[in-house]
Amino acid sequence: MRVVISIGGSVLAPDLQHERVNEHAAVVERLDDEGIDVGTVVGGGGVARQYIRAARELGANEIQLDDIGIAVTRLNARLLISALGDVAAPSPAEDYETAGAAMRRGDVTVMGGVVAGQTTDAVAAAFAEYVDADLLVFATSVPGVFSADPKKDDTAQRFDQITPGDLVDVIADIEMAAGANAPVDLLAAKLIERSGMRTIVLDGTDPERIERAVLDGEHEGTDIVPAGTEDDVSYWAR
Ligand SMILES: Nc1ncnc2c1ncn2[C@@H]1O[C@H](COP(=O)(O)OP(=O)(O)OP(=O)(O)O)[C@@H](O)[C@H]1O
Ligand SMILES: O=c1ccn([C@@H]2O[C@H](COP(=O)(O)O)[C@@H](O)[C@H]2O)c(=O)[nH]1
Repeated sequence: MRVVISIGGSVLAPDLQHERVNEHAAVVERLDDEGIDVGTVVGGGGVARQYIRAARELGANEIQLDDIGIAVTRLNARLLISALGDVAAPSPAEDYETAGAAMRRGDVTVMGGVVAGQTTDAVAAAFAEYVDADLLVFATSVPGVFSADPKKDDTAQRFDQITPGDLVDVIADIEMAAGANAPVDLLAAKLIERSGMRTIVLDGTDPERIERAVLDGEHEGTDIVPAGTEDDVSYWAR
């Protein structure tokens, strides 16, 4: 089984506590011990947003801000690599070919951002498509995809399941500026739509939830399922 896990910077290291990074690394190592090929993609979180905010005030444009964001995602990726030690490739892969080759060698791969104009959600979706992953997990700071931003709207409802097309409608109005907050970005949603890969968005603040979702298929987040497959037994058996 091949799994790609997108770990938001805000769930990996919200305040740069090494204990939390270690807990995420322990989950990745246990999945690796189970014989699962694991690829991880690490986001920038609050630290990236702080840098982006400061550089925006200093006059940097959006592409320059994205590049700053990418730099922070790669720093966070190095935190996870530090905790993973020998099971991980020694530096964050900067393209899918390098990451895929490391996965084929049996290393846990750790990526950050790759190119301006997107987020690490798109990196995770593209890498998952590149390696024909069986499962893509977005471990984020909210318990799934909601009808509106749950941090701003008390009436927002969580979707148990959503099609990629409906997901695009939900997130279409979220700004695309550097450092924007979205459970999954637009490009990632479109990549999930075209690949039809099995995808879960869940609250990753407790990393054991990621482990349960991968090993037992149990989670309380949102399944992103191709239209028409909601009740298709063969889809859910993959
Ligand atoms: N419809 C929605 N459903 C769920 N979350 C939403 C929605 N609209 C906006 N959000 C916001 O999306 C964000 C998703 O979490 P988060 O900011 O942790 O991003 P991430 O992709 O996990 O990566 P990182 O932490 O690295 O930025 C939350 O801040 C949440 O408030
Ligand atoms: O491929 C990428 C990845 C990231 N960025 C920029 O970095 C920030 C932080 O990444 P998150 O995944 O949101 O944590 C993102 O908002 C982009 O500005 C990028 O440009 N390209």
